Amino acid sequence: MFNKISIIGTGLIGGSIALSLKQSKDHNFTITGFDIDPRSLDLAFEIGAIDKKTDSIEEAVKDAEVVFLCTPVKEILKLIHTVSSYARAGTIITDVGSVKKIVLKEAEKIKKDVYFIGGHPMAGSERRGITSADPFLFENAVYVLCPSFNVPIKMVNEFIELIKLTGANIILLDPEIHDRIAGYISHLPQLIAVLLVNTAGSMGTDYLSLSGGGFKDLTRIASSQFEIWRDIIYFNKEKIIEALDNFINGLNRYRDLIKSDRIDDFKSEFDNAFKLRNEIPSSRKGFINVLHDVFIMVEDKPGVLSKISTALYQGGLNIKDIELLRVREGIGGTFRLSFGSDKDAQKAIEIITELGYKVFTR
Ligand SMILES: NC(=O)c1ccc[n+]([C@@H]2O[C@H](COP(=O)([O-])OP(=O)(O)OC[C@H]3O[C@@H](n4cnc5c(N)ncnc54)[C@H](O)[C@@H]3O)[C@@H](O)[C@H]2O)c1
Ligand SMILES: O=C(O)C(=O)C[C@]1(C(=O)O)C=C[C@@H](O)C=C1
Repeated sequence: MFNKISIIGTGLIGGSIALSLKQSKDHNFTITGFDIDPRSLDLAFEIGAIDKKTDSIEEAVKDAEVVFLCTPVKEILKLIHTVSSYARAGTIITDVGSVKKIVLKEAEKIKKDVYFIGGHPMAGSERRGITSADPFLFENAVYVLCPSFNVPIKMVNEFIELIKLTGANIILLDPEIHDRIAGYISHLPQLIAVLLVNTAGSMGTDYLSLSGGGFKDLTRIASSQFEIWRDIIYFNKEKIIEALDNFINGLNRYRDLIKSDRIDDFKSEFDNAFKLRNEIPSSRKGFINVLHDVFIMVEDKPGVLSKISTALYQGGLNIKDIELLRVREGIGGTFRLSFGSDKDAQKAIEIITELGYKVFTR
């Protein structure tokens, strides 16, 4: 296993990777950080995400075994060259950029004695920066890897073992296929969220305060920062346009159905969406390693979750993933708790029911 890790760009994703590796019990990584923003670097050091901070890329990477490029995509394309020129032979350079084809194409140009493995953790946040970094961000998330052709299998496997320490599930994908999938499941939804908020907001901002869970569920990511998305949209232009065209066709079809009073024709649309949505294994952050979900309706009172998690812990159960699905202030909300087996999920239902909460499975 590697020991010397460098993180270039100690923001949300770089900081989260560093924190998750740092909390690994069986390894003692030495993590060096570099960031063009000294405040980000200082904070990464203060919270213990990195062991060393440096103000030169050469210094940051010269002894590293693995270098993570965690900056906006346009910067990644430049850093691939700077970093590979300073890295010693055998170093693995990886990135976390949300598009992969352009990155892998750029990586083809670097010297042959360093190895590039493109990466994309399919988990994140609408927030930016080290202050939002989270050691559990990648727990149960899918982490896509796109190794360059020259990387020996043994090295890919060693790198996979490193990434697994973040709690993520690894999937190897061709960069072009990755970009098409990301175009539909991440980049299109981002644009839709932005347009949806702006469309509804055009009625007057006061009206948005009436929005319920549906609008909020659909639009959390509308609060994302443009600085990261500018590069994603630019570098995945083709696939995003394909996804947008499909979506626009769908919207026009829906509009025609409503206009011509063919409301019942929506039934098959709803049925199909219900089926597809439920097929996303509810391990959520990812779509592999199915987990077993239990949904709990709780009142909006302090300590409810700790009461439930304590009872589950005392019952010997390990919660693999947890998500607050809906919350209405003053009333309460629904939590999804995921377990590693159906047996554990059934036991959890018993325990939670005994506590007096309403539990259901899907
Ligand atoms: N935010 C998400 O949800 C998410 C999820 C998966 C992948 N990604 C990808 O991760 C990358 C980073 O995104 P983020 O959300 O962590 O952004 P961020 O703004 O939180 O962090 C980026 C950091 O990179 C630093 N930086 C910028 N240019 C630099 C350079 N030339 N050299 C060194 N440091 C530099 C910034 O100062 C900042 O601290 C992006 O490529 C994005 O596509 C983001
Ligand atoms: O905000 C979140 O929850 C995200 O996971 C963000 C999200 C996504 O679309 O899924 C956004 C872009 C990244 O490349 C990966 C993750």
